[in-house]
Amino acid sequence: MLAQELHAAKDLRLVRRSIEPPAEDEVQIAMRATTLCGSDLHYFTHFANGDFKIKEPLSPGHECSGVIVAVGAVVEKNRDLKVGDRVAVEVGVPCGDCDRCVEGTYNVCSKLRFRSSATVFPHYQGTLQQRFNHPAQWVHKLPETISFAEGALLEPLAVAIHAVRKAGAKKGASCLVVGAGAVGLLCAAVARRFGYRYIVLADIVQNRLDFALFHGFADAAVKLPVRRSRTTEEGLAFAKEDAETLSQQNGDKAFDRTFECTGVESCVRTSIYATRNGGKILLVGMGTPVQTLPISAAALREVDIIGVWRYANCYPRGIELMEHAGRDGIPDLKKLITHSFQGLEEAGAAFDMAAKTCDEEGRLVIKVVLENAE
Ligand SMILES: NC(=O)c1ccc[n+]([C@@H]2O[C@H](COP(=O)([O-])OP(=O)(O)OC[C@H]3O[C@@H](n4cnc5c(N)ncnc54)[C@H](O)[C@@H]3O)[C@@H](O)[C@H]2O)c1
Ligand SMILES: OC[C@H](O)C(O)[C@@H](O)CO
Repeated sequence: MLAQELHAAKDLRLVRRSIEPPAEDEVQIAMRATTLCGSDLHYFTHFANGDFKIKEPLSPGHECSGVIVAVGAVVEKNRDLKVGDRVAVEVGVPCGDCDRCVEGTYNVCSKLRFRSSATVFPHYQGTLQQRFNHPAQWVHKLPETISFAEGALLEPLAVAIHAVRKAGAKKGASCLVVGAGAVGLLCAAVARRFGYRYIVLADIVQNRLDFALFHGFADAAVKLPVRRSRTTEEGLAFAKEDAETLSQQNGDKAFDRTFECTGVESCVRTSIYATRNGGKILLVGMGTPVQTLPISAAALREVDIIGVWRYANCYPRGIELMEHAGRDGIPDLKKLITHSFQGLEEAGAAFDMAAKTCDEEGRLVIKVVLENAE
């Protein structure tokens, strides 16, 4: 079978691989759709994602759906999954034995293997393959009403659900979402579904904000200036100023919850100042690993800064949400898939598109999907 493999930065090769039949607790999946994520793009462009460097050829892709084409003996006996089922793939496979797995927070299992990520070695190959075997426990049946592309989008949606669950706000809360990329927009959509009253989005790119407002992802949008500070003091002053501008959109009040979805240091600073006393900040974005932050402006006002790492037990809720997208107060999530490429051989072109803010015709690029018929 065919697979896309990264051998160096921008050196993507279509290779042939052999595939074994699935083990007794596995299913074999024919990949139908993979949406590309910023981390895939980082690996494609730099052969690394922050501190994680690729050590051997790696197939990118971890936002994936497909069709079951073979099942292992135990799976066959249990009859939960069968050949022909359409499924979304939860691509992180935890150890199942450690304390974190037992308590259900398997997303922070230290032995978790995550497809397409160079965090573990040997790497766990990503989903830009015609077929792959995966533990049956970590696939989720898709209803007919959810397309393969939407099925792939369940992965970043799971991140957003996890973040909003951790935020634990009461109905009627206000929230700020910094960063109107796919993850920020999904956080806004989930926040809306979970009963937030007022959602403000911030970004430095106007057309992302226009898109968000047009499709009902937010109640208000603020274009932040691109800040270049020469000193920490100046950077903190900018952050206070930006926080004030943002609070003006919330009746001059700081926000109950802030979802930081850029990872950019200046945005984390702004998030601290923009969150009310006793509020919470969810750090979803992954940016510079070491940052200079006004920590006492958080601690002395009991603003909790909460880490968010992937998701645990979020796919079932994601499927429910996806089924209602476009109605019941949930924005139409499939609008996030702005560009589609057909066939594994188009992966390079798909990555080139994912690297752009707008395509040649000036249309916004948010999520790029690579679909594969066989
Ligand atoms: N914690 C997790 O488990 C997890 C999972 C998935 C993604 N992520 C991270 O979430 C972040 C968002 O992912 P995405 O796919 O939406 O990325 P993206 O690149 O599509 O979106 C980022 C957005 O932030 C905006 N932005 C950049 N600099 C800004 C600034 N200074 N001020 C305001 N806005 C700014 C960009 O214009 C863009 O719209 C990334 O850092 C990604 O690595 C984290
Ligand atoms: O949703 C999962 C994330 O996209 C990945 O963990 C990635 O961003 C980090 O390698």
